[in-house]
Amino acid sequence: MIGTIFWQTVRLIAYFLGCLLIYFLYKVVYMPIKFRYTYSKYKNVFVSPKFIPVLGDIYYYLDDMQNNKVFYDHMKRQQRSFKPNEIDLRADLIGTDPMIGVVSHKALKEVISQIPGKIDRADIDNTPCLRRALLKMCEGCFVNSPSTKKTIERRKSLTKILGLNHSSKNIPLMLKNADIILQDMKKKGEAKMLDQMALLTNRILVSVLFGRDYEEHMSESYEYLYKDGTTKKFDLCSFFSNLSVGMSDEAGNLFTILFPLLNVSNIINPWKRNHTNKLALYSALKDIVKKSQDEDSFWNQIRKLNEFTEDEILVDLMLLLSAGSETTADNFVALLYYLKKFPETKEKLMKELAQVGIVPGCDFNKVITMENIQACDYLSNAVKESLRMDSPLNFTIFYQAYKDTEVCGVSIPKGTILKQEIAGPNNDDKDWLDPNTFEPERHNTESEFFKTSKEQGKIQNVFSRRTFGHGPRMCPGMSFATLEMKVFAAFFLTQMDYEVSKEDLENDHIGFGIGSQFSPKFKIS
Ligand code: HEM
Repeated sequence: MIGTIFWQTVRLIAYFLGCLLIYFLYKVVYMPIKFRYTYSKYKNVFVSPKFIPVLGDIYYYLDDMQNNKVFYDHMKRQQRSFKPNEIDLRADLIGTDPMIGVVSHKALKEVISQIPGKIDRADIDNTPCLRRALLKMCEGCFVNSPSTKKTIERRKSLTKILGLNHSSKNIPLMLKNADIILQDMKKKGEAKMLDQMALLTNRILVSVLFGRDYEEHMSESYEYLYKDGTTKKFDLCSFFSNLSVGMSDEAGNLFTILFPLLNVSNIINPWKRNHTNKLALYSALKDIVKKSQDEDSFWNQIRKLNEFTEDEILVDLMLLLSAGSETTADNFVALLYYLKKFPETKEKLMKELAQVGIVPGCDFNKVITMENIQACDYLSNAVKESLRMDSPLNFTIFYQAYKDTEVCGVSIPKGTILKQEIAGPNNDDKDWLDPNTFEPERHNTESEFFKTSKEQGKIQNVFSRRTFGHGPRMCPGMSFATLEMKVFAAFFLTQMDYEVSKEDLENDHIGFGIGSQFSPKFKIS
């Protein structure tokens, strides 16, 4: 009897291990090889030369990091190696997940013309491998679903409030928070700039989304659950930052890549722990909006429409918080960095700011106004240039083919995941003259640099700039983010001095986009 049970158990374990092996070979070897083979038949599709099982093209990211280059540097290099009009798409393996990158302008045009008919935002709820990181932070929000009537309405209501007119009302709030962060950095004399700026953008967004009086209604601290089961208390914004990092780490976890269902089910750690922290954050925010008296908060403006449930509003605002904090913060750090690396551009910018009274030691609340900001063209072009050179995202949020289709003659079967490429095209030397040089004047059609670029056949068009994506699902936070960057630039450049390390300044392959391994420390005075 005991012998029979023993052998049955052994047989069951062997059967289970066999199934696991078959799944592993199918997912890690067969599918990726089939994907590469299918697309390498097309001349206009780039397939990376090396295939490393499990890692796929993550190999190139790791290789860049090992060589002290920002992890997405290879995307810029590869793009520059494409011959003109040669490559339309790229077949990438992110771990074991196959996806098609939209590279050429022609391909992007074709893809956009198919949204939402044949191609649309990926349905993340039904695509477990995509339910990762910040997309998981706001499960159920409109970004995770294709363009149904409801999705479009939810997006529209937010886009309206995020427009420039509404955003400009927030300049005093931006300045107030920037000053709090600056005073703190000055006291310490040194700052991990990415963290500080993420805290800043986060505080601003929590205020405008959930109520400018949020600090009055939040607890002193919230308990964050750590790996070893211990807890630590954080204020609301630091709690959010920790959770974002936790969720991003989770996205790179090998088991998330190989067994997406583990990630979806949240029954074991790290997913269970992050999920618990996420619920704590949601509950804190719900509590704040109940008590807030701020009638102008996004929460209240959307609630007044009476079209969405409180849960829908909450996850959509969580989406804005996740999408709008680190992106803007990272690119603002890139701007500060480039202005140090290319000091003549900083000088020009300071001169322009001085013309509207924005000078060191000025009464910034009086002079950093919408009118003055709008008068500064060079400032606007400097922001455009840092967004071009070091875009916070190296590709967009995922799209999916909902029907069998074709892009530039390449067959795209139903179910294929697509992404618009950003870092490559933004730095392509076929469109941009000297793409490694920080040159705000390239965005000024009247400038000598623009004329020289044109003479040399470097003609940028709308699709050369990919930072905010293109098409009906492009970033709705563009005006808000660029305004924030201009206000921060006017404020920090005139209210502080900063030094960047020589080593960072001399590294031509550094970058600060989301997930960058570089975390520069600035000396602040
Ligand atoms: C420099 C800052 C930012 C950059 C570079 C950026 C970039 C992007 C990109 C590339 C996408 C994907 C577009 C696509 O898939 O086609 C996106 C989507 C999105 N962004 Fe931003 N973003 C920034 C700031 C913001 C801010 C401040 C907010 C809001 C407060 C925001 C809200 C969103 C939302 C809601 C989506 C999803 C749109 C949809 O699916 O319909 N972003 N962003």
